[in-house]
Amino acid sequence: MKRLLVAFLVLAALGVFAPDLGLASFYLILLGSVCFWIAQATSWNLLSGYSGYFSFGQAAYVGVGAYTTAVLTGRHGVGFFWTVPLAAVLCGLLALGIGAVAFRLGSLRGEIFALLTLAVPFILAAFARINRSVDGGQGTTLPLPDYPEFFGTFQQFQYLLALAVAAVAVAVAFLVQHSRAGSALTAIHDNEDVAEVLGVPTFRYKMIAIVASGVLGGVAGSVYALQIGFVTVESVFGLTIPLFVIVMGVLGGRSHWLGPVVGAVLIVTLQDRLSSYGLDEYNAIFLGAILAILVATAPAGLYARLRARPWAALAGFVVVFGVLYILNVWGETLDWLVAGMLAAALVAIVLGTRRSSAVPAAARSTVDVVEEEPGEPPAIGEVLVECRSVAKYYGGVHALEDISLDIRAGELIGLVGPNGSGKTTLVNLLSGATRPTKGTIRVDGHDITRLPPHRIAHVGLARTYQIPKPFDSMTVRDNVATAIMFGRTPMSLRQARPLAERHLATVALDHLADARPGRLNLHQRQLLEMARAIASDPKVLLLDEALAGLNPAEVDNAVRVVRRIHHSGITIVIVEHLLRVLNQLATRIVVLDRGTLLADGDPQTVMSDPAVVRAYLGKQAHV
Ligand SMILES: Nc1ncnc2c1ncn2[C@@H]1O[C@H](COP(=O)(O)OP(=O)(O)OP(=O)(O)O)[C@@H](O)[C@H]1O
Repeated sequence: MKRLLVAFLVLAALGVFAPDLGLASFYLILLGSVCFWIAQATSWNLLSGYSGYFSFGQAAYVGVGAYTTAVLTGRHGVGFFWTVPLAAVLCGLLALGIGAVAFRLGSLRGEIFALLTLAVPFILAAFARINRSVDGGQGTTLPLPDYPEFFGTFQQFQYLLALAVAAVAVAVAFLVQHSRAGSALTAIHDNEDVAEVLGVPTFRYKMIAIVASGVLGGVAGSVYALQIGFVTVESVFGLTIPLFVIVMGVLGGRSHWLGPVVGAVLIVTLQDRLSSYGLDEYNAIFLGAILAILVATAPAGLYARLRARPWAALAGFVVVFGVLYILNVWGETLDWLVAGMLAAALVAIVLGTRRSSAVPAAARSTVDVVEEEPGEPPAIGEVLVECRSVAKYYGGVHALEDISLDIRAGELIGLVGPNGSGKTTLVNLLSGATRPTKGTIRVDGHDITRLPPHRIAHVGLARTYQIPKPFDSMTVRDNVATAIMFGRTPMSLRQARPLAERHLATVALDHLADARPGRLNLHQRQLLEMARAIASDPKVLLLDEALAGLNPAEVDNAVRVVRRIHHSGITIVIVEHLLRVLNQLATRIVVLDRGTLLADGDPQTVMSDPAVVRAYLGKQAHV
């Protein structure tokens, strides 16, 4: 943050002392344009980069912001500075509306969300064209605003204003990335359903991101109106704006607050140079080619590559800029700067590619043996989970029918049944992934039947998935830390990280804390699922086929881990087909068959029940 402040002060000084430094007003206009695009790309990235909700609607905020300022100053004589907060409020409300529609309906994700956001600027543009009280499509000229004299010339004033907006946008992106909101949005980006089940209130964080994005986009749009002087529907609601911010965000890198800044600086300056050589019509070809190359070679974006190889990139810049400067046979200073930046980008990409391919894969076949620990299972206590007449229908399919079941504190229940008998459906109902068609579910006295998954997590219920679903862009440690942060005792990432180590040690994954989940084998990924689930401090843990696909040594290891977790006092329900596992672990067995409860009792009695043998054990079980 300090470095950000220093950079801002240096750039502001450049604007204030531009005449003394002999900086031509052309440079101030260019820098103002760079600042506008930094603000827009950063605003877009707050939602789309961090959370993965790809928006094509950035022009809506630019348009509403620009038109608010243009119409009020140009037609109603309102002072410019009054229009900026109004633009912020209007765009904040617009974002609130889009978010409320898109995020309340969980299905509006991916391309459906993108299409919705694409439609919004079209509607607003049509409204501006039709409505004479806006400008009826004629365009609106802005008067020169009154501004304090110490800002100097109008170009200096414009630049300093654009710089201030860009600095605020970048500061907001920095603060979001380094707060709980940043972790929440990254988790949503990687897997929203898992984030919700781990206690992340996903709706709230998406709303925060979209409103922040709207407000910043609108304020920058308002300042943009002043920069262009004449606002038309085409100039502010056009497709160029979303396309440019997307290219800038993707090119620079969407997961870091500086990514869009890198993308905006490179693209705006490159575009300016192409225009200066009369190559405007080749703009799209150059930008498209650069984007295609970068997406193929550096999908995480340019900033990540520059960060990995800062000195080599700097050397590339200095060599190219220096040679062009000394030879002085082509172009001018700005050309040499842009050539230097392209060289730095190229060096970072080429060297970064080599380095990433040299990273050794994690040992994929080893089992990190978990020691058997002496300990006692917890005493069986009060009823923790009560299911009453629970049913779940998918159209005509009765996945579950009239299930009434109590789970007591301290139990380790084996949930078994043939394929399609409703085991996963029951786990989904308990964790809130789906809602029952009929019946009620209570956990620790709370009715959770209609609660969203993150509230169920806070009541004390955690789950794992049959196919592990780690947050791929986070380290193993941060996967677990995220669950702690949004668990029953909220805390910051800094506080959660040391605690995550303890849970990783429980599942013998602590030595892989810094690795990315992509480097783990299946067994390790399943252990990570368990570590992440217990990190949310559950009273009840649901393990959905947590041992599926493991070899015998890995199964034995996983059994020891499950026992450890149980002995720590957590009640467990484990969906499992392996009878030898259930024999070792379960205190009670519940059998489902075609969505109904077939048997429920101690393992010996249930497994010798003729109905169970007929329906399940004789056909399905493995030993
Ligand atoms: N989202 C869904 N839409 C429609 N039908 C579903 C859905 N989810 C589950 N079902 C149906 O509900 C029934 C129970 O499925 P469920 O996955 O709960 O069984 P299961 O016992 O977990 O099976 P398996 O052991 O194969 O995982 C099946 O007939 C399945 O096809």
